Amino acid sequence: MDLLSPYLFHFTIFIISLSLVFIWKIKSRPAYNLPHGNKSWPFIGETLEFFLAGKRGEPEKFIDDRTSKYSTDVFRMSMLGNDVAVFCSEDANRFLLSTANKYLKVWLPEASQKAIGATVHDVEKLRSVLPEFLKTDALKHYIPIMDSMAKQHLEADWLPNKEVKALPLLKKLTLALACKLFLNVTAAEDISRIEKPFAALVEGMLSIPINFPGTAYRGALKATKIIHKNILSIIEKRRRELSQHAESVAPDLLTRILLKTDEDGKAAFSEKEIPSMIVALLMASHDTITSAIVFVLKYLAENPSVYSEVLKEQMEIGSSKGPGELLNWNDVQNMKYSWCVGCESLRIAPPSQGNFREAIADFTYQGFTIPKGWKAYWSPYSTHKNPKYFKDPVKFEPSRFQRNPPPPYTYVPFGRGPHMCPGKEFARIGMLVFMHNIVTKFKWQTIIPDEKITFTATIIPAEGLPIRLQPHDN
Ligand code: HEM
Repeated sequence: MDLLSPYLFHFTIFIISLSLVFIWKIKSRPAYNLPHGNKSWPFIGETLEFFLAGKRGEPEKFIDDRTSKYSTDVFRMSMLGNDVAVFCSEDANRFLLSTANKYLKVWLPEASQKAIGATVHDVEKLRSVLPEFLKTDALKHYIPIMDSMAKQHLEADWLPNKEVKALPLLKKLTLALACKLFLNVTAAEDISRIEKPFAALVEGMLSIPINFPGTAYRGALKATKIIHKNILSIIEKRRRELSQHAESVAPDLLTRILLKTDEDGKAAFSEKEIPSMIVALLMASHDTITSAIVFVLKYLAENPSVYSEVLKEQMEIGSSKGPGELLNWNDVQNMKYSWCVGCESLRIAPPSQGNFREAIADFTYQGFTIPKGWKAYWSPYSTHKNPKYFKDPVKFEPSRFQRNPPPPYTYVPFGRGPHMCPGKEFARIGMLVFMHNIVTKFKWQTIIPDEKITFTATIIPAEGLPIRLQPHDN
């Protein structure tokens, strides 16, 4: 450590100087006044400031302060030298999300694409195979599997009358589920070979992109290589099984990807593309569901009357089952109040902080011109806690979802329009099946009152939500 200290010191100075130069460069630019737009852009600072506001748990405050200061719902920010137009309102969401194909395409920072080892094209390819895997008939088939895995995990890891940390336990469960349902991988040692590097990837993919020994970004690059290697060995094994006894191989997502052909009958995806598509899928699905469930647990602990309503609904469903009978599609469809709880939790703590687009042509929105090449950013935080759309917005009130649905484009935890999350229904059943199992087995209290909330790739309780579980038969 002593040997490293001078290097760390110089490295820190280097990073601080680099950031100051960026901020100075961007702040000293003149406001844009492009020929076909008639308004100059309010500049609200580095995107980094927005992410830091997220780290402090107040991204919506960052947006609200600027919306009221400038009386506009679109701003200019910069992200390490890229111009970013930030869209913040029902109208702005409608414009950005529904016109995505005409003026905008999905964009991810180059450094994040490198860290994940997957490009936006890999996500497009993934999208082309997902509908088959996520259609209602397929989802019906996943429910009993999710149910039995939730039961096993609760039995093994969620110890009664002890303090447990919900976040890491949920991560373990959702990764095991993803490995089972996407890859048909169930062996604990195979899953653990992905688990550790995957955590390093999530930590490093949104860090300052400096490929230097010891940085989180370097850690992510290394982790991706390890994950790709492990996925390649799973692919090799699957190819062998397909060549020996194709008829008995599970038709999971990986098998479908391997067997998909183009119009000429050739394999649709190359050996290099497939691990990238799988990593993109894990990135899109794993941490988001984990975050969604951990906040449901937090809000149920903090709102005993809501917990009682959920318990009543879930006990009714449970008592209609025979011994050992697993949940099915009808059961999940009957979890109506529980889904209002899920929706309210996704409103207050949406797992995705938003997403980027890139302008593929010049366009004008409310007098502001967004030139080709600029990036655009939308975030659920710009509407989810706005009292204009949600009365008493900080109050956890699931019954608001039993009344009129929120106005379109104000409630967007899964986005909307052509790039809306294709995993929405998968996420819904995953959340409800877990809710059923934990609520019918335990009640619980949070250990840290007002635990700080922070942001990594998703929103999480900073200490991992320690809780104490009490079985109902106590
Ligand atoms: C609670 C869990 C989840 C949340 C909150 C969530 C949220 C989102 C959001 C906000 C987007 C971006 C939409 C946009 O930019 O317009 C997205 C995209 C995506 N999600 Fe999810 N997601 C979840 C779970 C899943 C699951 C389980 C899967 C797969 C099984 C999945 C696969 C994807 C994919 C492939 C995309 C990219 C779509 C595209 O660019 O066309 N997500 N998700």
